[in-house]
Amino acid sequence: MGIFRKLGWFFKQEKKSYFIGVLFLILVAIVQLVPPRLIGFLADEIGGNRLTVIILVQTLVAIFCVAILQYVFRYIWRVHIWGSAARLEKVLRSNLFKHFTDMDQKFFQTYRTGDLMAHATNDLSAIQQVAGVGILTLVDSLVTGGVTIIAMAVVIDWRLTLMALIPFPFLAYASKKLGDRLHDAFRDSQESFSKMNDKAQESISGMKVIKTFGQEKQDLNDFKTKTDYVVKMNRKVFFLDSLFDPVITIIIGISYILTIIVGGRFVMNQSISIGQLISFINYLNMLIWPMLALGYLFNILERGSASYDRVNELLMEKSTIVEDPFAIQEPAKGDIHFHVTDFHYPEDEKAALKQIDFEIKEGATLGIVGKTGAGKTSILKLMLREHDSYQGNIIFGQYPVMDYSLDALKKSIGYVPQDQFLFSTSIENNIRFSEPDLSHKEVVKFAEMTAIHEDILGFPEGYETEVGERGVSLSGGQKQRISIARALATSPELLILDDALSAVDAKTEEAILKALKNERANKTTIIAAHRLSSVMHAEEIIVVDNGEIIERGTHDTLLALGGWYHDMYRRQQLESKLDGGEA
Ligand SMILES: Nc1ncnc2c1ncn2[C@@H]1O[C@H](COP(=O)(O)OP(=O)(O)OP(=O)(O)O)[C@@H](O)[C@H]1O
Repeated sequence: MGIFRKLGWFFKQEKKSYFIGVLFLILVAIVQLVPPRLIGFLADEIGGNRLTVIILVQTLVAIFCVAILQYVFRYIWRVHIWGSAARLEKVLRSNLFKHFTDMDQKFFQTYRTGDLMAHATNDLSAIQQVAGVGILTLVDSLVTGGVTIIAMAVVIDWRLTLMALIPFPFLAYASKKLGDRLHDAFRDSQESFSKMNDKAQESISGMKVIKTFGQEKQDLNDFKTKTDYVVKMNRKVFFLDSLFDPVITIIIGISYILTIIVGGRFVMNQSISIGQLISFINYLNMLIWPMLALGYLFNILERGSASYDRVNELLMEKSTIVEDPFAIQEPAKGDIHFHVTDFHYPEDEKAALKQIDFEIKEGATLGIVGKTGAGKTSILKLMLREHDSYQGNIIFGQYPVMDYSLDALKKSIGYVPQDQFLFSTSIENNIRFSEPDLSHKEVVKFAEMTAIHEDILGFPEGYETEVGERGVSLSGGQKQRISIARALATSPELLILDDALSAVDAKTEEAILKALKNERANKTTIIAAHRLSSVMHAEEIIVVDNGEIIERGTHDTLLALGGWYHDMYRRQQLESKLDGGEA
């Protein structure tokens, strides 16, 4: 029953709908008591030889009218209760999705995609069941059950009623015991489902790699192990589930036996009429559903409660990136001062960055180079406020990045990550992703800047060509150029390219860099790259190694220094010559 308390906020919000729904459920419970009594009455009239055509017709008309009333009342409660339950699922789904969009990188590293999807589907529908079927079974078991029992006691005989109800306390006990076990079993089954979902998601995304390495069999076996476990866990749930019905049937069966023995005696000593016994047996029959509903109720509540706890656990996760309530709403603009003395990834003892200092004048370009794993992306992540837990400060324009609202900061920055992601929509929509009002002409302008325009015209439907499964398969270089066009479309004060030109050839790279320089004359750019030709035009280049800056300067001063940059530049030039390139 705790789940009703947990969902109290929602019932309060929907009190009108639930009031009407429950009221009509109660009316159905009362109205449906009439036909059994009328049937009992007819039986007595027949037994007493008093039945006339008029009495028969009147009784049948009354039964028909009651049936119509039940139909109307049922329609009303269904619209109100089912409607509210659907609204609960919508509210929870929106909250959960909003929460996902608010969460930081750590959250998405901790929880895997399949797991989050299982929460957003299975768990939410288990909670929705509480607000729909849960309320129905609660009212049915308490009200229909209660009203029927009262009718049995008042209209027929209270001693017979007491006798018939003797086995019922055992039902409550058995339901509680089974319910507890079901709660645990259901939680385990949901967890195993999450893991299987995760596996399916990962395998489908990584199918190319699986096939390339010939790991289909191993992957299939791994998937089979996970699905077997899901089946095992579900069998446990179904086993416990299936115990509910037999328990109820046995208890009702014992009730029937007691009724026939004791009721038969009452008829013989004329305490009740045969018609009353028939009505009583009908009422007892009507108690089966409320008792079954009681069983389902525990079941639904336990599942709902386990799912609510799982969803709540997610919702309780706090993002480590907290927005200042008085945050600056104006987009950031101006020089950048980056001074970070120490930065560790959460739960990582080793410092990812140490003593990183640089300044970028508004409109200038900074190049960041270094070995893989040196810390280039980490610097960019701090700039983007993906992590706040560093020592030092990063000032963009007049204020530290932490003082801006996240919206304002993100509006000022266009970011092209290493692993680009394009949505399954047209190329045009991908480019205008964060600027939906962009005209086609402007979209073309950004495509031209990133040297992808000609490629797009070559696709079957030009800019309207769908990307992904339902459309064209793009090459790595094409994806990179569309992603840069998407970032440029916001005309950001700061453009960050994280190894975003790695898959384009040297000539195209040069064309893009030239276009960027011309079009973004007064805007700032940070380019992190492995290929030094991407950064050689930058006003300043820093070489990062092991989280520290080991060299800095312009292309020429770094070459003159004769260190890592010099060696790498020579090597890359040689490689390029061997490949037949120019730079
Ligand atoms: N989310 C994370 N949690 C813990 N450690 C991380 C995380 N991301 C990166 N690291 C570690 O921080 C160090 C710097 O990584 P970073 O991605 O900044 O390097 P990089 O220079 O951008 O490398 P690459 O050129 O390969 O992209 C590496 O040792 C990496 O393992």
